[in-house]
Amino acid sequence: MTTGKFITVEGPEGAGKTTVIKQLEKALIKRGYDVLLTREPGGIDIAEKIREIILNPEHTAMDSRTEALLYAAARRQHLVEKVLPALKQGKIVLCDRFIDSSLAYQGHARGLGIDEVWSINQFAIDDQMPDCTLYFDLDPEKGMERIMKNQGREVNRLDLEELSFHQKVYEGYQLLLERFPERIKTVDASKLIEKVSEEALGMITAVLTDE
Ligand SMILES: Nc1ncnc2c1ncn2[C@@H]1O[C@H](COP(=O)(O)OP(=O)(O)OP(=O)(O)O)[C@@H](O)[C@H]1O
Ligand SMILES: Cc1cn([C@H]2C[C@H](O)[C@@H](COP(=O)(O)O)O2)c(=O)[nH]c1=O
Repeated sequence: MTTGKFITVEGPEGAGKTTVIKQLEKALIKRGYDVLLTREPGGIDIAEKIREIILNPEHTAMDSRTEALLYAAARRQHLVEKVLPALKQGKIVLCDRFIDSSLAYQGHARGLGIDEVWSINQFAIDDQMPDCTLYFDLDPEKGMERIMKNQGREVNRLDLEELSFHQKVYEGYQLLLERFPERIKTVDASKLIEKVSEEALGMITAVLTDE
């Protein structure tokens, strides 16, 4: 039985998820909410180790199914060790990426199939879907430009994929918007950071006050 709220943030590379989610955390804490900010893959020791394996640019031999299974394994451990306990304590869990990333990246862009990747992830998440997902919508080319300008950011194995891969990821998210219209809300991520933050906060507030 979970009592908190599970909110995930999704979107292509460079859409501003990590920047904005930190601002959302601050704004919600200021309003008196108990918030846990975390990310996938990672968030806890075991999952951060899996992250290093998946995203290491030298691991070019990684098979797509192996990749999908590793994301699912990291997800399972993060969920049971960090997310579920926080939800039980009534916290708002803000998670930078979750199952929709697997569906868009591995399911659609890698071509494994959204239904197939959904099914391996059911074993990992056991029906624990987010209460709400904010999808940061941005042209993948613009997202990649933002990333390239950010000199301090580590470049991971997936960043190094061709633009066509990132376009497929974008296409995958559009399919998810059609599949989960109730859960996934679109945020226009092309606006100024402050505006994106404001729009996202408004959407979360609506979820938190709609009991
Ligand atoms: N709305 C915005 N307008 C312009 N630049 C932005 C905006 N949002 C974020 N950025 C910049 O774009 C870069 C990528 O942002 P960020 O790391 O938050 O994206 P992300 O969606 O988390 O990316 P990834 O999924 O690849 O980690 C950063 O340099 C950030 O400052
Ligand atoms: C959870 C998840 C992530 N990915 C990809 C998306 C990004 O390329 C990286 C994570 O890096 P970020 O800087 O933390 O966004 O992993 C994926 O392909 N599948 C997933 O399930």
